[in-house]
Amino acid sequence: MPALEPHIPGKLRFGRFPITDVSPVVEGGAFPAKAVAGEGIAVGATAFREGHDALGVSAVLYSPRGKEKQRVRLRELGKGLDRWHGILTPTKEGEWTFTIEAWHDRYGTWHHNAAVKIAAGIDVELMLAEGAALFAAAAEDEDRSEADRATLRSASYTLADASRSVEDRLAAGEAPEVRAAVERLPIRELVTESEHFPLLVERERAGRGAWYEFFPRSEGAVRDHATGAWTSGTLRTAAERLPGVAAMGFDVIYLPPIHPIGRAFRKGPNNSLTADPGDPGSPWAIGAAEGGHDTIHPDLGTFEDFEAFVARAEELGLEVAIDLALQASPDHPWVTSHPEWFTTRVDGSIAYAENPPKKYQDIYPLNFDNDPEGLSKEILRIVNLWIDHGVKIFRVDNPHTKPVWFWEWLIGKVAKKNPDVVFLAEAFTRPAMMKALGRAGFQQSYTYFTWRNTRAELEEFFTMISKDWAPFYRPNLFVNTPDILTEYLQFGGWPAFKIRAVLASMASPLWGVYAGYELVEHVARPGAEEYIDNEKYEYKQRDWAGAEAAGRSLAPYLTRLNEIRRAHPALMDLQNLTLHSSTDDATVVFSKHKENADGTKDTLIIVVNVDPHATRESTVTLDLPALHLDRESLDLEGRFRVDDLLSGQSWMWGEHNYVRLDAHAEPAHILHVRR
Ligand SMILES: O=P(O)(O)O[C@H]1O[C@H](CO)[C@@H](O[C@H]2O[C@H](CO)[C@@H](O)[C@H](O)[C@H]2O)[C@H](O)[C@H]1O
Repeated sequence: MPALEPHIPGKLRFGRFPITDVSPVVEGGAFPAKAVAGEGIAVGATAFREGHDALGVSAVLYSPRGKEKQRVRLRELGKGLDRWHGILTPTKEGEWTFTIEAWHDRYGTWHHNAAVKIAAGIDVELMLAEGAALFAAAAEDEDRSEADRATLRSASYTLADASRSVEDRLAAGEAPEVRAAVERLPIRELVTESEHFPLLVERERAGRGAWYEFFPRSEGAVRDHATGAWTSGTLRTAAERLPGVAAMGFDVIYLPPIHPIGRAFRKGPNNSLTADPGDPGSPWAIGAAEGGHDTIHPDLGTFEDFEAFVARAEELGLEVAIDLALQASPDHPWVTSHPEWFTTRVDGSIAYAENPPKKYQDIYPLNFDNDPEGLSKEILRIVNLWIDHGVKIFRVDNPHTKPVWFWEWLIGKVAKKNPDVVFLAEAFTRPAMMKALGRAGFQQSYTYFTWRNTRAELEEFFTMISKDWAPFYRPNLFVNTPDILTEYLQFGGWPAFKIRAVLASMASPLWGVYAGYELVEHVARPGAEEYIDNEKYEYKQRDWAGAEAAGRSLAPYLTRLNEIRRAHPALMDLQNLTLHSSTDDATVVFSKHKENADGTKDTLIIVVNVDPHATRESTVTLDLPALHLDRESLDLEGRFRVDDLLSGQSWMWGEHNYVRLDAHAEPAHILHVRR
């Protein structure tokens, strides 16, 4: 890299050229922007200069050891906007940084002036001589390849050769090989460098993966038909379901809490406040005489069984995520050993937890203000204990009901020893809190996706997750959870389940499903947005294989979506989503594009009819530059071939395309651009 030229010293904030509004920069660099290895990160800056000379702008990526690893020339978003944009791709985990450089683009300035003046017959010899001198000096630069130096030297000779025509001489300075050489290593002066901005590169599963949630106690649970009594499934029987989950292409198996469940105020079926003796209770009501967060429910098994479960999952390519629900049933050992960790009212009682309008009568919330140190230490102990038993992913229940400083502390502390541990924030709350949790270090977050159903809502949501919030917030698009069965799913039938799965799995590198989705379970408890006979309060037996054999399962569809994700790197990045337009207000169109390290391109166009009740027709208009089409892929009319990865059909597409999607047949196209 050429030495940076000094500018006027002193306490001035502006360098030789102003560089402002750099992104991704989180809170002025107080928190790092997020990435995973191999992910394309959108970089932007506003940079400009006085006068009319040309400005070049680059982004430079530095490895955790401070070595320059990538230098990308940024492109101006629109003439005169002074806003520059490009993509940086860090290659491995660690604490990277990047800078923006703005510099006088000497070739750009010369070329612009030479073209205009020579055409007008002004300063002709002078401009050619200046070009010759510029290329002669650039050819001396030992950072260039021998071939580029020879190209520039030859251009210099031709520009200086008065025996040739003026047109030939100017053409030598504009030749494609000359442009390519100065593109590879621009002729720069007055380089201004921004400060270094932090970019935290985390492991793959921090930002990419398909999640599957199930209740281990249900898998292998048996009901005695004579007495109606249930025998719980165990971690051993639950492990038998893992091959089926892995076969659908999921990467993470998430278990709701597996700890002993309190008996006091235990909830019964359908969230009722009374439980019969055989009712297992909500797994989130953690803690009983058998133990608390550091104990496994005796019905499920032992730590040995847990480790066997983790090992089996690993064999199948699945990673186990467990729940970190920081609350206690009234029977939790903490309630007697550490009453100061709870808020006691004047009458000595402790108020149950709430997440308005929801009431959790079977648990006490923790109070982090009475003994912050003691409580934090205990929670760190618990997290470390599970890490020691092979857990590297925690789904954190209701993090927004605990102070944000605590999460910043806990996640930072865990990362020091175990930088590969991932925390998913289950926070459905006000945006300020959700953003703060992302900044505090949560690698992933649940989102409002389940409630974004119309085209307008989805377009706004996709822009938010892939652009506005992307530097600090990784969205995990769950299509359902034990708590969330939206009206859209309740009343949209099979098409609705397909539509939501396509949207989630294609728009975000992280998506998730709660068991039963593949069986299109859609009946809600009257007046609630939750499943009837919810698995949170009872055992559930499902006949996965029977449903599939009878064609009553969406498992093959989910499997196909996960297969497509794995085969297409473009789907594994978050920030590369572009919205396109359509004439129908229920047809959503977006594309994802990625240029791989080997220069190959992967581009998908996803078209979804989000009206689960109808057939929709529209004309889709594509933003062609976002597809990065190569000349060789276009026919004489500028059209290109797309292959539908769902139906197997293939069509020639162009800027405007007719689309008809019958929600009951197939509500989506997932089109791969053939190169
Ligand atoms: O409050 P959220 O909607 O974010 O839901 C999460 O936290 C809840 C409390 O942990 C949890 O609720 C379930 O467990 C409670 C405690 O046992 C019980 O009172 C609730 O009825 C039950 O839904 C919810 O599942 C979790 O996702």
